Parts: sequence; C-alpha cells; structure tokens
Amino acid sequence: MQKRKEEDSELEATKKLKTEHQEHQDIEAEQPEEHEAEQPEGQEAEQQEKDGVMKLKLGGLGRHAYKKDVLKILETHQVKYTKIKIAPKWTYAVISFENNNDYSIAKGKLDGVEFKGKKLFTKENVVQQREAPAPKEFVDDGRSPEERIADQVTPLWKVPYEEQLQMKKEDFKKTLTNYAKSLAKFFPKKNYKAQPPPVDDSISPLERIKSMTTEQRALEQLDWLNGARKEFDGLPCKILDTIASPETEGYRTKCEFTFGRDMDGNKTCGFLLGLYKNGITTVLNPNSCLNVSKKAKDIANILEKYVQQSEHDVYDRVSKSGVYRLALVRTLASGQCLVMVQLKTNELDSETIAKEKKSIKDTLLKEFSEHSISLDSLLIQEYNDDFNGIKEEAPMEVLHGTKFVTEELLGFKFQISPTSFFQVNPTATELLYDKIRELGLQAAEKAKANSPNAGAVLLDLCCGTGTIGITMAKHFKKVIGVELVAEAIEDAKRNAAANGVTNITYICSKVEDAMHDVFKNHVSRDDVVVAVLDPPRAGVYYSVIKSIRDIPTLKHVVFVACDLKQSTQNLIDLARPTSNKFKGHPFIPVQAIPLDLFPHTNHCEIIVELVRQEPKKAEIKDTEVSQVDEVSNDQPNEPTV
Ligand SMILES: C[S@@+](CC[C@H](N)C(=O)[O-])C[C@H]1O[C@@H](n2cnc3c(N)ncnc32)[C@H](O)[C@@H]1O
Repeated sequence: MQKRKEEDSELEATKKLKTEHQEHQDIEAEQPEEHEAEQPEGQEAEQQEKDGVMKLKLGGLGRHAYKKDVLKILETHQVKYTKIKIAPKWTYAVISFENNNDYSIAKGKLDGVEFKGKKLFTKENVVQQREAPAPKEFVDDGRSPEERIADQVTPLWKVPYEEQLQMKKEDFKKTLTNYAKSLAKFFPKKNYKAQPPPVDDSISPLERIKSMTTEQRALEQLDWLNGARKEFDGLPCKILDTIASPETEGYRTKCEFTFGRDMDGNKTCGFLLGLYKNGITTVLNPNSCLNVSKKAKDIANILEKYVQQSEHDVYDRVSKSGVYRLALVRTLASGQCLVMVQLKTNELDSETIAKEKKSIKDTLLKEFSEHSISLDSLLIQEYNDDFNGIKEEAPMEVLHGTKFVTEELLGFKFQISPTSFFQVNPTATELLYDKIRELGLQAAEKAKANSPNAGAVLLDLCCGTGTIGITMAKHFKKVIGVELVAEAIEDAKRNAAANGVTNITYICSKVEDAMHDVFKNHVSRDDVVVAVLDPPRAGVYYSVIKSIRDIPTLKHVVFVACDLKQSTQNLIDLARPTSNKFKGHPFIPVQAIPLDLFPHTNHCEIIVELVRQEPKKAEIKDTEVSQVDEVSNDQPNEPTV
C-alpha cells in the first residue's frame, strides 16, 4: 500500500515535471538555431521511400532502447537488413531491407519476439508525403542581407560582449530557479504533519530512509532547498559570473555551410536565413557573421565562386533537385583544414560524376593555395536521400589528403574524423576543461582528507573521443572513460595512445550498464571517485542518472550542460528524494559556473557541481556498499527502496 502510494505520488511529481520539461523543449524548438535545426524526431520515418527501399517499423521497444539493442535482436534472429534507424525517445526502430524477400522474412521472424519482457511487433513503415513548407516571402524591414544573416546566426552581435555575459547568466538564473521550483514540488502539502523519524544509530542510514514515507523523505532530503532558495534568491545554489570566451570573433572551428540561392536568386554558399520547416530556403554567405573565422569565410567564398561557374545547380530542398547540397568545413586551431562537400548525384552518370569530382579537387587545390590555406582533407559525400544534413553513415570519399585531421587542445593532439563531436571554440574549451579539472581535483582532495593514501579516479562518463579524460589524466591515478559509440571509443583509445597517456581504461557501453562493472572491477575500495558527466544536448536517459545514484561510494558529479533547459530533468533526477527508482541518496547542486563557448549567440555552456547528500548518519556501512549488487540490475520489478 505504502509502495503504491509512493509510486502514485512519484508519478504525479514526474508528470508535473515532464510537462514543464516538455514546455522547455518546445520553447527551445521555436528558437532559431545557429544553423539549420537537427532533424526532428520521427522525421526519418516519414521520409519518402526512395528507389524501392523496403522499410519496416519494429515497435514495442519502449522509450529506452538503443541501436545496439536492435542490432542484437537482428543478429539473434539472423535478419538480413541494410540499415537501422532509431532516435532518442522513439519506441520503435525503422529497419531497411535490400529487397522484398528480406523484408518479408524479417517481418515473419520479428513479430512477437520478446524484448525486456514485452512482445515486439512489426508494421509496414507507412510513409507520409511531407508537404514542402510554403516558401517564405521576406518583408522589407530595412535590414540589409548582411544584417539579416548576422541576426539569424549571431542574434546578439549588436550587444556589447560584457552585456552578453550578463544576459546569459540571467538566463541561467531563470532556468535554475525553475529547476528549484520543480524540486520543491516533491515537498508534501503544507498540512502534512508527520516529521521524519529521529536518527537511529541501530540502523543504517539507508534502512532509515527506507522506513520513511515519501513525504518524510522529501522533508528530510530537500531540507537544504529552502535554505538555498532563501540564500540565493530563489536559486538552488550559487551561480558564478559567466566566464568569457578568450576569443569572441571568428572562434568557430567547424561550420556547416549550405549551397543555395541568395535573396536575388544567385547561387551561393553559406547559412540558411532561418529554419527550412518555416519555409525558408534562402542562403546567404557568412561574411557578416562574427563567429565565423576569416579562413572559413574565405572557403565559403571559394565554394560560392565555384558553384557559380559550375554547370550543375545548387540543391533545391523543395523540388529536391540540383547537385550541390552542403559543405562541412573544419578550420582547426592546429592549422589543419578539412572540407567535405555533399553532392546529390543520382541524376548524373558516372562519367559526369568523376569529371565533377576532378574539377572540385583541381579548383579547390588551386584556390586554397592562392589564399595560402592548407587543405589537409578534401572529401566528397554522395547522398541522394531527402534528409537535409551531413549523413554520418553515408560513405565519404577522400579526394585529397587524409580522412582524419588533427586538432590541438591544452598541448594534446586529437585525431578527428569529419563528423565526430569536437568542441568548436578551442580557447574557451581549454578554459572549460581547466575548470572541470579544478573542480574534480578539489573534490578528490576534500574526499581524501579522511584517507590520505586514497587514489583519485576520474570517471569520464559519455566520454566521446576522450578529450576530457585525456587532458586530465596526469592529475589522476586513473581515468575510466565510458561511451556508447564504438567508433568514438576507438578514436579515444587512439588519441590516448598518441598522447602517451597510459592510465586510461575505456569501456564501450551505455553508462547505465557499465557502472556496476566499473566499481566492481576498475576501482578499488580506497579510491576516491569523481564523475564528469558530459551528456548530449538533451541530457541522458533517466537510467544513467539512476545508475549514478545507485553507487553509494560515488560522491561527486561534475555535470556539463550545453543546453541547461533541455537537460534540467537530469539535475532533477540527481537531486530528487530517494525513491524506488532513484535509490541512493540525492546529489545536491553546490555551484553553477556558466562558460561562454558561443559568443554572440544565445547558447552557453554551464558546469553544475553536485555533491552527494550526507545521510543523517554520516558513516557508510559495508551493507550499503553491497547494495550495489542489489540495485544495479535493471529489473522491471524494482525492489522497494
Ligand atoms: C556531448 S558528447 C560528449 C563528448 C565528450 N565528452 C567530449 O567532450 O568530446 C555526448 C556523448 O554522450 C554519448 N552518450 C549518450 N548517451 C550515452 C549513454 N547512455 N552511455 C554512454 N554514452 C552516451 C554520446 O554518444 C556522445 O558521444
């Protein structure tokens, strides 16, 4: 009964929070992005089938399945397929097949397969023709094209930089205040009378928490919140001034340019003047965008000149015709430069394609040399589907140089592939990593005060290609990097080896699946562990946070958010009172440090430092450590708190 009541009230609180979180996401979705928006969830499934490609929807996966899970199912049932598509929050995957026969066999094999206690089902992937948005007419508001594109890409360009930093801090204050309000919703109603039971030394702190009602737990574990909100004017913790980017102009080392037509109908290469979903297809060159480097502007201009003289047209998103689509340009702090041009080639014969590639290569090599720009990697991606973006899975052909380029950060060298994630503002990223290291070491030193011989271990959760862990490894006894994407882990291993860093262990896994193994097999009992969690823009699944809370010996989390509004739910789940789902003691935010990685735009990075709440009875008993075994199995029927 007690458990049921608790679940109900937790569900209620979660519902309230979800709605708010959703609102944040909706508001965010309406804001203009720096560049074109990412492909929205569900869009892929709605794309027109091309060239008779057969697709099947595999449903019933639940909201927390990964591509890896689907791969495993297909492998187990020996299903022949060509492509799998799954996105965060999809409860289904879209599987493509080479022919009708493979499609029908797969359908027969997959219908009714058991996955996480549920039966999967298949459905024909009915694709709806998405209407092309109505082209938008631009109202003459007195702005020049240069001003328009600057307003779109760098909306704060007219605001003095000091003021931008202040604005960003104020914006974070609002988000953090909402976060504090969301947490406050866990408090019982005002007329709730029963206070938490007194500390009883004869039982462990966790037993004591288990014995409480949901309301008592909230009263005790969120007691800090009222004090913090009073002290910090509604905020859950102190917020420091925004740390400025050392470079405020031309700082971007990666730009995704679009080929298109400007307001006068001329072929150009630059940024879209708004979102395509809003009917905007006009492209303007980036010459007036403060965040784009001189080198990247030169490259956009070279590409513009090239397409203007080319017999082939730029791609038109509405009619889906034309050849020149996108250009990914990396102009790195190391001096190296990569250009990847995306072409639609299915209406060209192979001779014409070969001729066009040669022409691109010859022209760019000549132009780059005249502009004294080194061209270390020139790639072509032939991509004929409708998705308007760089398609990671589509092959890329090296026309000149190497597929990888090298970037430098804090004296370390990183080999990066065209599409791998790498922060785009190197000097500000160095400050960010310095700050993360400082917080990590401070936390470790504090924890070591009680056990001076303990070693400090850094957990680099969601480590990507390993930059955070590699740049910090020399300050820690050991670093453990956990990342889901196998290619990123391969890059991370190569990067660690190339930099002579030997005290890192990489685990290719979901964080939530790896935590138990990490603490059982890679960390000794005396180690002091600090976790850095650098999740994707929208944050991580709740199961990642659950797994972090499940480890009682993990006391410090440094959370790095590139979009705090979107990842607030993670902070809520870290700090909410103990429950059936979130078992360990909560993590309390102690400070928030904004760091401006994106001057002149509305975006800003923020670090939130969190510390595990000390239970009323401070001592940790052995029984608590052994809880790791009990709770880390992701069982559908969770044991009670
Ligand atoms: C913002 S990137 C962080 C990259 C890295 N920290 C860096 O600075 O280069 C987020 C990473 O989280 C990974 N990721 C997302 N969910 C994950 C999960 N549940 N377990 C492990 N990795 C995850 C993504 O694959 C992505 O590489």
